[in-house]
Amino acid sequence: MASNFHSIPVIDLGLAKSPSTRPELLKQLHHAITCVGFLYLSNHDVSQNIISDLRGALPALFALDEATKEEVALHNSPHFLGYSQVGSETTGGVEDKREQFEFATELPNNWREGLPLYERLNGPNQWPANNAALRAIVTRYIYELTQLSERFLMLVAEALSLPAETLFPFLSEQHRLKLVHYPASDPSTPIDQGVGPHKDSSGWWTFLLQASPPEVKGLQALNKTGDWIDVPVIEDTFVVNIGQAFEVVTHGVCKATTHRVLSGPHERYSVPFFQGVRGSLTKDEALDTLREHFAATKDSSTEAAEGASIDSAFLCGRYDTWGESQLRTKIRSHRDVGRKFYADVFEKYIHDS
Ligand SMILES: O=C(O)CCC(=O)C(=O)O
Ligand SMILES: [Fe+2]
Repeated sequence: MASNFHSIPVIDLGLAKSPSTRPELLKQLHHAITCVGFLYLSNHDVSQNIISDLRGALPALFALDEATKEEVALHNSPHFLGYSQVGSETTGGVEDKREQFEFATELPNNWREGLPLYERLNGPNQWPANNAALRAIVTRYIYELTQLSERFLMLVAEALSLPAETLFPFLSEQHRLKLVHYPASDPSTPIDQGVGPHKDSSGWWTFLLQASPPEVKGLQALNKTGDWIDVPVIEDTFVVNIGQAFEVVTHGVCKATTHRVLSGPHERYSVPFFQGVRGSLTKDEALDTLREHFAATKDSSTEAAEGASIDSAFLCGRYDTWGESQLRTKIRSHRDVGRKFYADVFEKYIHDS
């Protein structure tokens, strides 16, 4: 049975390099992914230059005037890529107090009538005009994080006593990246919902850069007894956590831990990278592929009630494919885009819970 947690472990990727330290790394990683579902990655080898370029670009990007942001608005994009303003997204039915630019691995829009609707999530980015530097930084960052996430996945497989490549066939070619700004909360409502309690539904694993100084708090993870555990900034690390599809494939041995962001007196920047899951993955395939491997270790522990009530369509098996579950989540979070581009399924996805 998985034990509880009261802090988030730090995993030093540098330990992977030597045969004498690798077993210790795998032991720590096993604990982190089976008992916590959240970890920090240090010594990750992503270049400091690209990280500081990205951090440096955020304040000016979010300071652009509303008209310029509107030119790349997410509501123009059937792929849910672009800018969304504070209040346009809801989690658990409550407005999130954050604005964000969403990007992804650059792909053409190949969707046409007859193909599964979720294929339409793939498509080109909307890049702010006259900002070639941002495009270069984001493109390079997505590339570097794709590499890191694949390297990490091999270690996860090893920690779970699986062949190194086992977890790759579940990946999609599209990974998503959000640049997020949480404005400082209003003194009259000192603590706001930055983003409400959720389990990540955009990817296989999430790699988060907390891009504000350490005194800026906000991110919290829910432990098994229902306490919110702070996930403070640790410089030069990424916060890594498990997505819903990974929980299904591991039969709950690795859980998608519920988390949230509280807005406080300081503005906050963060950059989550969501390693993409193949849209055609069905719940049956997800469960069958590693069923025997995980049968022996299957976890029967219960999570805190607040986490168990989180909406998670793929976990519940409400829709057959990962792609459809993801499209449903996107439409529910960004209803303006749903109404505009997915009118035929809009009502079904909004009212199915
Ligand atoms: O901003 C953060 O620290 C976390 C954001 C998050 O959990 C998400 O966008 O899924
Ligand atoms: Fe999240």
